[in-house]
Amino acid sequence: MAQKEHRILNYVLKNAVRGNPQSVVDTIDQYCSQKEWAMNVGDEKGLILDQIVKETDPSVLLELGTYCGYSATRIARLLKPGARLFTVEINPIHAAIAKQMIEFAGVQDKVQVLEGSTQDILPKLKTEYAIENIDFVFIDHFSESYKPDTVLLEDLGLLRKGSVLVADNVLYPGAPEFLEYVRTSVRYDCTNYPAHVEYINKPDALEKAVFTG
Ligand SMILES: C[S@@+](CC[C@H](N)C(=O)[O-])C[C@H]1O[C@@H](n2cnc3c(N)ncnc32)[C@H](O)[C@@H]1O
Ligand SMILES: [Mg+2]
Repeated sequence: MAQKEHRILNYVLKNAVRGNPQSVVDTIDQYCSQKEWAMNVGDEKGLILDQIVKETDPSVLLELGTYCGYSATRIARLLKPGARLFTVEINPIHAAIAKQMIEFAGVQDKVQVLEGSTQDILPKLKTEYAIENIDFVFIDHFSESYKPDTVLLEDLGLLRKGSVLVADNVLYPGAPEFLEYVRTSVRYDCTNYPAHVEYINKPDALEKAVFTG
């Protein structure tokens, strides 16, 4: 039997409008709120994410944790011409689903799925993908990796003054080491955005951390 991620993709292929990223986002939200819960950032936190992306007006974006491509599609629909989102996914099944989702949504020219672990992929961003530095990072993979991957981005020289990091799930399941790190560091200005876990009424939050150089 196909796994949940296949059922999400099939539901989108059947019910969403090809080439319309908003329709893809709405259809995933509909499926995951009514039929099967899934770990997309979701509609409520998604609106906050949208707002921060719009304020940042980024050209080069990085996402840690693609899953089915929900947030990648969500972010891509807001990007200006020429802007590029690189999204890293360790699970080959998730990466394959996300590629089909992104293609169906029609945002494949803006989004590149990089298959592998963040620890392996991040050191290749400058050399293999010609990325100088990153304007916006959405951190949404594995909460224990949030802090080490943030430090890795700094060490690799991928952040510049004003780079915006947004971390999901800082309350649930929680990312205490990451929060402690960015909130006590003089190198970040932090803002917390209270919300709820995707599709359920349980408190969660996004944390924005702006790198000050
Ligand atoms: C919460 S889901 C991402 C949800 C997605 N951002 C969205 O809102 O649509 C987390 C994903 O991160 C992936 N992941 C976990 N650890 C990772 C790592 N170290 N490197 C790359 N991907 C990872 C998991 O396989 C999973 O698909
Ligand atoms: Mg999340």
